Amino acid sequence: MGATILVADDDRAIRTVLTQALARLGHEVRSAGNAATLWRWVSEGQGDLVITDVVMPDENGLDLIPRIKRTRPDLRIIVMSAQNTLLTAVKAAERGAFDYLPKPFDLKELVAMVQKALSSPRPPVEPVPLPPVEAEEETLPLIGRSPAMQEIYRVLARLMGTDLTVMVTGESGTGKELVARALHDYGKRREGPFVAINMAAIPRELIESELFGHEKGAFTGATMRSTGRFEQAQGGTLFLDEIGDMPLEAQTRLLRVLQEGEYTTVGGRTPIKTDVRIVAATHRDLRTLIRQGLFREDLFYRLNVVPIRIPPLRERTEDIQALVRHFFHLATHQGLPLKSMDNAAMERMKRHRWPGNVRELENMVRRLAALYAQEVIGLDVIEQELAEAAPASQPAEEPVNEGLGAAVERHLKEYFAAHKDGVPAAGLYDRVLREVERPLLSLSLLATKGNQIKAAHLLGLNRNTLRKKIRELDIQVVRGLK
Ligand SMILES: Nc1ncnc2c1ncn2[C@@H]1O[C@H](COP(=O)(O)OP(=O)(O)OP(=O)(O)O)[C@@H](O)[C@H]1O
Repeated sequence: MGATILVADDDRAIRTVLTQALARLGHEVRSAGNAATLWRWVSEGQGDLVITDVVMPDENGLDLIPRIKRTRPDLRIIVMSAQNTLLTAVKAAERGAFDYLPKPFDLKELVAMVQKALSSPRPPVEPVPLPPVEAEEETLPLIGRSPAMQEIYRVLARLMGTDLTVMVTGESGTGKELVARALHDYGKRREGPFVAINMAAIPRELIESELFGHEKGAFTGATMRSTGRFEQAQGGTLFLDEIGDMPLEAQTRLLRVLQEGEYTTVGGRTPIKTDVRIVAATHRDLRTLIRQGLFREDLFYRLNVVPIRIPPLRERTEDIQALVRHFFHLATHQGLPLKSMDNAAMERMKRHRWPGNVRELENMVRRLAALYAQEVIGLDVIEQELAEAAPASQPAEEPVNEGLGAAVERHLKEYFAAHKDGVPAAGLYDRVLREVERPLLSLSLLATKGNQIKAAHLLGLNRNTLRKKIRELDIQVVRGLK
């Protein structure tokens, strides 16, 4: 049976399109060009569903939502908006809108949303109201209104009232940490701590104690009990950055925490209950790491409950202008004069590949603000800056046709160099061999489709030795894998 749908939008074309599409589905549609008419219908008790625009001549649609919810708590509201920032999406969600649709939208998507709004059961209690977001437009946490970013805002807004685990993927500098922060700052744990830990920045052998803490004497050098990040993040959010770099032993431990909701410190026995929301991020392809036996598949599924992919900047060049304006504006907080960019310069910016993504752009705009006298930056300056920045901003390329020995040597040199006085922690021989053994065994197993007899033959190893190593290195064997 058809429902009555109330539509408010000051754009006649949108009203017509919606009316036709929804009427085709057998619904009755009443449409208005302003908020007052919509409000009159709602207060008269009409309609089974509301679809409203945000900016209307007489009132902001978002301001209408709480009033509608007070008089007709059951009435579902879909908000459409061309004012597509994270705050619009968040405000719509926290005021109780059923869903949020950035304009321009796909009719099919709208129709699906309407069907869902009309058919999904009403929750017995309304979602916990969140404290209102006070932030003003100038302090938006995330800049950019490209369709890709709007989709991200929509997902973020839906996640605000939840504790779901989120996995953010994207190239370096795309804003993964910023997304994690937004999830925390606008979510229900905003009063709690936000604790970040970068797996790539911590020596592998210390990660477990960093995460879970350790007892006095748990290992050489543990002279005092220390709290881990899980404990520090209690009641808040734990951001696990570069999760792809987490050693397998720590992965196993993390998986157990996620499954059981409690952990023990390194060297400790008493289980400690956790109450943290996990947001993980990586710029690496975890599925490839899984295939190589370097990332646990079961952990991946635990973490990947809600995946959010941030596209590289070169795939959303529409955002560049707003980002440039934003970073020029930020520079004024440091006492620098406000600058702008002419059209030719902006077009050139949009053609750049931005391998370092938003971080690269941010650094460049800062330099422009600080180093150049002219108020309006022109093409010549941009050409010069891009030419100078290019070699440094390219990610270090691996030499082509490098032999295995040379590659290992290069990695080891970097490893030694990364330590104070060029001396890494003791136990290096075994650690390095394990690093080499793991991909060797994984790839052999992959090549033999998980057949251990064939893999042992391929490697020239005794079958039992192979089995033992698979266990020791915690390599996952998937039979029949391609
Ligand atoms: N949409 C955005 N709006 C405003 N600033 C942004 C946006 N995206 C990224 N930035 C800025 O770019 C810089 C890099 O962002 P961030 O550290 O979140 O990236 P990341 O993906 O976590 O990087 P990495 O993988 O290297 O850790 C930060 O200074 C951040 O404030």
